[in-house]
Formats: sequence, C-alpha cells, structure tokens
Amino acid sequence: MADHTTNGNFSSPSLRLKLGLAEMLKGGVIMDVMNVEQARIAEEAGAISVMALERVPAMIRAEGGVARMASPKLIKQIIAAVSIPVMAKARIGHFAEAQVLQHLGVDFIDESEVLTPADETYHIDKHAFTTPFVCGARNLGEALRRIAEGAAMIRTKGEPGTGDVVHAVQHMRQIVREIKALTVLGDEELYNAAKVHGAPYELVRMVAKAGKLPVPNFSAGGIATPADAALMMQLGAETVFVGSGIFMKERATPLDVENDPKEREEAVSRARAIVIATTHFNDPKIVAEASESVIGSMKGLAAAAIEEQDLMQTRGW
Ligand SMILES: O=C(CO)[C@H](O)[C@H](O)COP(=O)(O)O
Repeated sequence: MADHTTNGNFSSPSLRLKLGLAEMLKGGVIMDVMNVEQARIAEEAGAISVMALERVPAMIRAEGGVARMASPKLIKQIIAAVSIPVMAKARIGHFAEAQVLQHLGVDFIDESEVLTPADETYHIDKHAFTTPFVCGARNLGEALRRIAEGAAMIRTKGEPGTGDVVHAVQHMRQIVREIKALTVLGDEELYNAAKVHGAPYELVRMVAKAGKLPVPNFSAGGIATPADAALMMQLGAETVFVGSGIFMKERATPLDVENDPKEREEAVSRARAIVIATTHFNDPKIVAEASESVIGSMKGLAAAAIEEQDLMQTRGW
C-alpha cells in the first residue's frame, strides 16, 4: 500500500529519500536536452541534472500537436550517456507514462504542463511511485495541492518556451508573498487560510511555522539568459530549469550541436554562462562576465502577446 502521508508528516523513509535527492539538486541548473550530444554539453557545462524530452517548449509552441513523454529509447540513451541525474516528463494525470518513466530508471519525473495534459481533473497520485516527482505551481495553493499528492519538489511556473521571464517572476513573487503572509497569522486564522488556498490545513500550518515550503522550490519557464537565472535565484528560486534558452536557434529550430562546430560552441557558451550566473547569482561582476561570454541568444516571444488559451502555465489545477 502506498504511503499517503504527506499531509504534515515528512518522516516516512520513502519521502525522506525523495526529498534527499531534491535537496541535492539545489543551487544548480537543470537543462532540457533533446539528444545525447546536448546531454553531454549540459553535463560538461556543469548542469546539476538534465531533463530528457523530444521537443523543448519553444518547439512545442511553434509546431503544435500533442506533446507526450519522450521515447524510452531516447531516455535510455541519455541515462547511459551522462552521470548526472536524469529527469523526464509525464503528461499531467498520465500515470501510465509515469510508470514507464519509473521503470526506465529516471531519477525524477516531471508531471509537466509543458506536455499536453492527459487528465483535466486529476493529477497523478505521486505517493504510488518510488521515483520522486516535481510539479509546477503558480501560487501557494497549487504548490501545496501538488505536495499533498506526493510531489517532492515544486518549480514555480513561468511561461515556457518564450524566453520571457516575466511570468516566472510573477509566480515566484506570488508564492514568496503568500508564504510570508502565512507566517504572521494566528493559529485560529490558519484554518481559514487553508480554505482560501484550497490546500490541506496541516501543510498550511507547516508553511506558516517554517516560513518556507516543506520541499525545495525551484523555478522554470522563460528563463533564457544568465541574468534571468540570477534574477530568479535572488527572488528565491533554489535552482533553475532552463530549456529553450540554451539549445534553440530559431523558435522551431535547435542549434545543430551534432554536426556544426560553431553552433555547438554557441550552445556550450550559453550553457556554461547560465551555470556560472546561477552559482554566483549575487555577484553582478561574475554575472556580467558570464553574460559577455554568451554567443547568440534564443529568439524570444513576449508572453503578453500569447492568447489565454495558448498559455501552458494554466494547465494544472
Ligand atoms: O518544463 C520544464 C521544467 O519542468 C522546462 O524545463 C522548462 O519549463 C523549460 O522552459 P523554457 O523552455 O522556457 O526554459
């Protein structure tokens, strides 16, 4: 029987193991990779983990269609190619994709709004898995609902595939603000706060007492430059996910890192610079030097220009 005890009880051995891995990923960059060569570049540049997927969000956005879990063949190749932890994405609610990913031995499963949702009501029961999960959230209530379902890591959402950091900032600021607001409430007020946030009382109480989420809080979506990474870290992210900003040339075209040495060099420069800026996020001199070393940049898309129904961040409940 799966252990369904997240609500205020973080002492179960399986949950502690999951949280242990999440804690180990703090302070770094998790990079989306679409092939083995990109995974090698990410590892050499100092990424703390890679996310195996077939199309980064910018490509999914440009090409459309149904975005699903990556092929097991690709995931196995990437696991074999690198020594850092490998994550992969399952569609929201698609527990069978998650079962496959667990079977393949990925280190973290991302139940991700970047893929086309499989279920419009239910997220995956993440307690039923031994592999840890990360989920996105735009606000505290969403984060705590995912934690109640068993997520061992939260990443505040941005708008993926845009190269526009504005929504990542908005969501991080919102969650930090909502956490701070809980810390000054009296015990009797926390019951109402739980109702307002649509989250379990025990988790709300834990956050109020600790002044932080009970799992690591990372940031993802729209982070495309070294300065973006430094910004998110200063706003409270404990690690950043970067996808489209590193390996994309045009909106739907990745840099050809396998066959074109110049394009490979461009990707390497971006990957290295983002890692350096994330590590030294409080040092503008180092962030400036890292920014200067970058060759080229992703073509961005203003998040404000995207129609409501085309947003990825609104997927998930
Ligand atoms: O889904 C993700 C994390 O879970 C992606 O890694 C992230 O959202 C990528 O977004 P972008 O391409 O804007 O960097």
